[in-house]
Amino acid sequence: MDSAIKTGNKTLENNVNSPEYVLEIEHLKKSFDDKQVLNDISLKLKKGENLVVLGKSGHGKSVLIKCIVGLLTPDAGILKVFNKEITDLNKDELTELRRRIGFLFQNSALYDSMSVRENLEFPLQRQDEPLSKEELIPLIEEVLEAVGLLDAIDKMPSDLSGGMRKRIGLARTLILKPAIMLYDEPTTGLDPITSSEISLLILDIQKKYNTSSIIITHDMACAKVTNDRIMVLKEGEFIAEGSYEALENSEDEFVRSFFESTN
Ligand SMILES: Nc1ncnc2c1ncn2[C@@H]1O[C@H](COP(=O)(O)OP(=O)(O)OP(=O)(O)O)[C@@H](O)[C@H]1O
Repeated sequence: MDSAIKTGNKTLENNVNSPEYVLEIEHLKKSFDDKQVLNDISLKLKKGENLVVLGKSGHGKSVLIKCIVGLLTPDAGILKVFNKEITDLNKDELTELRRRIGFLFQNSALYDSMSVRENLEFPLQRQDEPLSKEELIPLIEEVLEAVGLLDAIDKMPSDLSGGMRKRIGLARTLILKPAIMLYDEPTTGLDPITSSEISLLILDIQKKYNTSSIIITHDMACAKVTNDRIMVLKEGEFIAEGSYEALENSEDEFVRSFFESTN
């Protein structure tokens, strides 16, 4: 394990009450039957930070995300979100926590039978106190403007390109004003130009909404644009942490392999 991470854990133990971190994970483990998927995961996400997690297929990225939002229960370790241990939360608290965490999944999964407007109304109407149509309009317009697609408000998802659907998916997540954003391979399946637009949008969102984000990707162009810091996941453990430039020149072959595949 990278020495910077070890130092990080020590700091974490000393600062468990620090509001500086929105997410603190220590020595997290998760296995299925006899297969250990997360072996020893420690990370801290700072308020307002974009943390890129580089990981290859099958190395535990999705399992990590599911643990963070309480969809999977870790076997061991500490997982604190907004300074609360997730395993201590009751059902209502967990629901409230999930409301404050936004996801952008690989497949934006819009409702095809609903217009863009209706897709954006949907998460707000599922809240305890649904808003009136008049209250919904400015919220919908604000997020559509944030993703640069105000014009698409009355379109159907089938009329949109893959990149536009991704933007609407992001708008639908942002409408609940999440404090933490989890981006699961946000550029997968998009052409390079659209990918680059989505990466820039992730940066815009960070600035506009002051979100703290984990961006899971193996798209190095996306990692380069969006990261404040990068961590590299290998077989359920973080094996390196640092800036894009530092990791690009890493002595570790596995770490370098992410960068080499883009050249
Ligand atoms: N519910 C589950 N039951 C059993 N095994 C699981 C379960 N969820 C994940 N796994 C296993 O854990 C390993 C890591 O899965 P995970 O979905 O986290 O991979 P990933 O890094 O997100 O890969 P990909 O990018 O392909 O989705 C895989 O071998 C998978 O088969």
